[in-house]
Amino acid sequence: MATLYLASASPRRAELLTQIGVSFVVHATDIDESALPGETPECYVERLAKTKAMVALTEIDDEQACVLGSDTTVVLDGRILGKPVDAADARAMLSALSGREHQILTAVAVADQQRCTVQVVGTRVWFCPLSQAEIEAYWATGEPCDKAGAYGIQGFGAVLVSRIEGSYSAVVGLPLHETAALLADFDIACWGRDGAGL
Ligand SMILES: Cc1cn([C@H]2C[C@H](O)[C@@H](COP(=O)(O)OP(=O)(O)OP(=O)(O)O)O2)c(=O)[nH]c1=O
Repeated sequence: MATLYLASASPRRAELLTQIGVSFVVHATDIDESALPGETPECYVERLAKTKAMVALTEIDDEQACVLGSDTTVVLDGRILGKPVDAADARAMLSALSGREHQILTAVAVADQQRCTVQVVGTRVWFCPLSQAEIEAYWATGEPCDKAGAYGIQGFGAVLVSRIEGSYSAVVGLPLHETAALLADFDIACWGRDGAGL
């Protein structure tokens, strides 16, 4: 079986892959995550996931390598909310998300020397109304700074989320159902399965 490389510095993605029993080696990439002019959020996350996988593939000295790249972004009124650049940016994002529904888009790309397959998963998330004091208190936890949309549903941020529709694991960083199917197509097994699919 080929070695799977995870093209990600995100501890969440490593934890999620480990959760489903997939063995992998981390090979993080450093790419420019700016959106292109006029690029839709779907095209943006798909491009970033593919780029992370393809850049890692060119860096890894292993002909048999299989690489997984992923990207998660928050979309509000068609606008991409990435990771906050500072406290003011995080406060603005959390105020914009307060009391409203937004979408999480997570793309997963799996590639080897022959092909690259990518899937985008959308999840709807509803926030409860947040007061300025709650936003300040949440910022002070330190949790928002490295997360798209300035929150983490898997942490203290769970308190802010009143409802979700779709894939919880996709919000955290990797849609596990879809990821397992993509990996199976590349003969990468999870929890001891032989790669024959679900
Ligand atoms: C909305 C949300 C995002 N996030 C995280 C997932 C991603 O790690 C991050 C979005 O940034 P990404 O650019 O997708 O990922 P990353 O920079 O952490 O790692 P890499 O590019 O190396 O793969 O936000 C949460 O952990 N919980 C959440 O609820």
